[in-house]
Amino acid sequence: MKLITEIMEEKALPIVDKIYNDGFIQGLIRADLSEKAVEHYLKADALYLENFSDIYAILLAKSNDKVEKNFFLGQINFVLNEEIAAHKNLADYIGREYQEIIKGGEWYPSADHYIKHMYYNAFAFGMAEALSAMAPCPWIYKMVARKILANHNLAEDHPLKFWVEFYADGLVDEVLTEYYKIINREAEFMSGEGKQRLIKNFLESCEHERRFFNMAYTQERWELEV
Ligand SMILES: Cc1ncc(CO)c(N)n1
Repeated sequence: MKLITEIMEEKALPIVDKIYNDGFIQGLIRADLSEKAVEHYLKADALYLENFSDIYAILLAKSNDKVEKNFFLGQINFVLNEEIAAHKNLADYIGREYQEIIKGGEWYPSADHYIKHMYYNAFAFGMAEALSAMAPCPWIYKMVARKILANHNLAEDHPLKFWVEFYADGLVDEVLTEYYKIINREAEFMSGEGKQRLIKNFLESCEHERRFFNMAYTQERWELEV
């Protein structure tokens, strides 16, 4: 009997290739990604990661297991304080100060939809539903980064090699192992409908990941001003 998380990853595989072949990642590989695309991505992603750490804090409070709480605590630190290294690589690539770039960001439409998808599941359901919506965050970046390294021999001086290697790093496998332990454990007590929701949450977030990259590539914004 396949684990729910194995079904999730199998069904989501086609979108990894689509993201890899879309403009943002191809531009990153060619190192000709525009300054506007990088600026838009960083403005949106700085807010995305801030909210991702807030959702981890919600799950930390929901958990009654100290090992789980410490996992979420470690992830909050990673997202808030360590992932900034990947952002700074992108900031260096466009030759600007990171803190200056991310000023004045907002939840652009596709990022807004993605963030609310995760919050909705954290507030309206439980930990497994929330983690199923959050798992594509590390998983998609791992899969795309490893595909780039498998298909390209990036030169030592490639300006975005650090970004690719950061997300391809083996540490992400340990993070996903923790996610999947919780998701598969909770799924055992769920109805067919409950299990379907977990899979759908994961697949929807994989599509949100694709939309997020395309949002930055096209500098997507809300049409109407406040
Ligand atoms: C939108 C998004 N997804 C995944 C990651 C990887 O952490 C990120 N930084 N941003």
